[in-house]
Amino acid sequence: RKLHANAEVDSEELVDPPKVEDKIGAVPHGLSTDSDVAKREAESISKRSLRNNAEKFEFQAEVSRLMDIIINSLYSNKDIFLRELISNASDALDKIRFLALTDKEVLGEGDTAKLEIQIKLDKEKKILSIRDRGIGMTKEDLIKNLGTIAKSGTSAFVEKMQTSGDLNLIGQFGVGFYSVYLVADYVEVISKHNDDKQYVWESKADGAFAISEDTWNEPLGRGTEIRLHLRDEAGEYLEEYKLKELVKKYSEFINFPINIWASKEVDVEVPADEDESTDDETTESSEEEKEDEDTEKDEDEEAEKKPKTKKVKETTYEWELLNDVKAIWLRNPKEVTEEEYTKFYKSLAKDFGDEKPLSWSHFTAEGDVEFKAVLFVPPKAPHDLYESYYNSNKSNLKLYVRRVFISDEFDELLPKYLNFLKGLVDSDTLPLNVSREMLQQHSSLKTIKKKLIRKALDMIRKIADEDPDESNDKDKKDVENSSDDEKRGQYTKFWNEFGKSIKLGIIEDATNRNRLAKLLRFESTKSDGKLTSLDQYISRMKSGQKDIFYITGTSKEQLEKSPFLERLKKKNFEVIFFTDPVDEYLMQYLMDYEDKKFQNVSKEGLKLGKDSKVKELKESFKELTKWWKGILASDNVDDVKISNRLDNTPCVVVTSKYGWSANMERIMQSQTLTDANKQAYMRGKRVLEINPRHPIIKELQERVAKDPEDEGLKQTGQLVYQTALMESGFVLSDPKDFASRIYSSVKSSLDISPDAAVEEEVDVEEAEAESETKDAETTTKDEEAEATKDDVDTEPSDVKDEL
Ligand SMILES: Nc1ncnc2c1ncn2[C@@H]1O[C@H](COP(=O)(O)OP(=O)(O)OP(=O)(O)O)[C@@H](O)[C@H]1O
Repeated sequence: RKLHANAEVDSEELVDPPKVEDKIGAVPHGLSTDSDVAKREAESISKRSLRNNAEKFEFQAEVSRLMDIIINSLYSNKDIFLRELISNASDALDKIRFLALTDKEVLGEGDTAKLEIQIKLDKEKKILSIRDRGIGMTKEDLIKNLGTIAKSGTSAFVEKMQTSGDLNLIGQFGVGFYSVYLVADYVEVISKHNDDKQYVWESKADGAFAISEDTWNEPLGRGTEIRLHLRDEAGEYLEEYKLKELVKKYSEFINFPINIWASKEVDVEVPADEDESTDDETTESSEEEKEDEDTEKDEDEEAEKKPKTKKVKETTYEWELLNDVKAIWLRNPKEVTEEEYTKFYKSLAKDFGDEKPLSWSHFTAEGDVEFKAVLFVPPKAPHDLYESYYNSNKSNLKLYVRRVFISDEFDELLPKYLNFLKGLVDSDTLPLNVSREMLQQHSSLKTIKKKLIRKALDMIRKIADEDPDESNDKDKKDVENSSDDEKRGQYTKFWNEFGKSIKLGIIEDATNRNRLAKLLRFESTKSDGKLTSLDQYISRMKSGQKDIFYITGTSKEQLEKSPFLERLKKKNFEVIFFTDPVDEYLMQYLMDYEDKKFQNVSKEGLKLGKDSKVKELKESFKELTKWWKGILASDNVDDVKISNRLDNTPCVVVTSKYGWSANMERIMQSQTLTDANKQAYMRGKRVLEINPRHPIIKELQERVAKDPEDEGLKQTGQLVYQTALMESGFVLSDPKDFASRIYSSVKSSLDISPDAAVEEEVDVEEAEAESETKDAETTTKDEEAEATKDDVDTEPSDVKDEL
């Protein structure tokens, strides 16, 4: 037999000597019995012949890169692989339990029906195995899931690794399985799905994997066993205590029993040899006997009758349960500690960063529809939160019905804008034995959704309420007493991560618009670089101020200099800065708040209290405004009016109330798919507003009175308008025209004649070419050259072109 085995090793090595053979081929230390040797050889023989027949596949390129990164990683926290495997096992168990709701048969019988996870160690072979009785994988699943189809998260994760390198995030990118290569250099995945035979997937992370039908391992019944052939330096994962510690740390909230094949030292009585009758153990027991004098005699008599025994320590193995499977959401919230919620969040969200969730809400809904739920606000937004926001159905809530996991793809549970929340819902009202599709239509889902939204918004508001930085001056005292520094700045953090979601909520959810508006934060002319809220804005409003003022643009720095703010600032009105493109859409939906209307200060309709002189001014500038409107008729300017918003600037261009603002026009122009017709239609009407106190305007007024037909004056009128357009945030449709006007104006200020022409350029290359041609011609055809000398200036280039 040995010879046979060796022959196999040799022939195999010629073809492709994978590392696994080295491992199996190496003479194991401590082999003791013949049967062990036989077993080992049989194993290696069958593996060898099988591997020869195995189908080989290449990993998809991105997956291969990912594996390279992992296998070469210096990342110190290698522990993470275990929680990823347990989490996959738990998902697989959830899947089979769900199928069993409608078809009990799928569970099988006996041990196969036990929904559990088992961990086993083989110190000698350095193998750590994690087995589940979950749904298992068919051959096709193995090929697709473990190597050939890259998930969207793969490249995102590879990219992230190249910059930040935190492997801890792997589970969030949906590529957790590959973390096995942090500790193993060879991995086998043995899997049995109800619809297929048992297969083995194996890979050394060297760009390829192999799949073979499994004819030599113990049949799994159903499920998956992952065998990690550990690297030498990963020996600690062969220690029971280490694995127990890790399961406690990372997998406490897995809803299936996790058992470890644990060793136990037990005392067993074995027949004692006669000559050993005075060893330590018998001495010990005789000492005990002395304690009870009354029974001493009887015991002596009995001992004489019994054969002599001794106690020895023996190692036995048995399954030891490592987790408490009572679901946290079924417990009374008062009895769950903050630490437990944090740990639960981490395992639920696969977010094993250092940060705690920003907030959570654990509640029971009663009435027509009963359910329990735990919701979390994560500390950070996931990398792809707003990518394909409108196209993906990704929800982060897990739905359970009577403790049975149903799905985490139920987008009926929460509206899209709350997709950043993590959590779960467990309902007793929903039916268990119907398909997901039927469940999706169930009327109770609407009620659940409604309640979840309310609770979610309350939970978010709580972050603000508890944040000392958020309070108005008037209630600062109370908060300071609470001295809760941990909560300080939490709402700003929330806002920076998820503010866009709240804005999308205002746009999409009319029912909760006001609640969401309360959560809105922004900077303003009076917020001192911090975030402020609408309530705080209202508390600072001037007496008699009716509207909430805001302005939109690309950055706060740019907006702060805007001419639209001149008089508002001077008169001490607060103006909100909206600088996110989504704000333009937001303000189309948010019309008012607490009976106050919103007013874009770059649009028509701005009222800053009564201005008694308006009528007079209108009258005295009538001639100028009429003249200007006339010369701008071809520029789509609807009117020229006296402005109430300017101080230092001669004029600005404002848009009509319901048309696009200049900022919106810019946003729409930058969108490739915007329809040009719609652009023209939605473009706000433009009104040139003039500052009657500005010297330029006053001068124009005088000159127009003298000679309204003066061409130079008309040019100046155009130029001032175009400058105002630009300063008001519009993109000039004809920058060339604007530039020409500026240069004419520069000419006149430099006293250059408007007709002064640009000097003709003599092209250097042409000049050289000319002289070369001249030389050639002079040397070859002297007389001709002489005759055509005058034409040389123009001809050579023509000649060249023809050639
Ligand atoms: N124990 C298992 N039983 C059945 N299928 C599994 C098992 N482990 C992995 N798989 C399959 O392989 C796929 C890839 O696993 P991987 O861990 O890389 O990603 P994931 O489970 O989708 O995401 P995550 O990393 O967040 O757990 C899984 O989606 C699943 O289909």
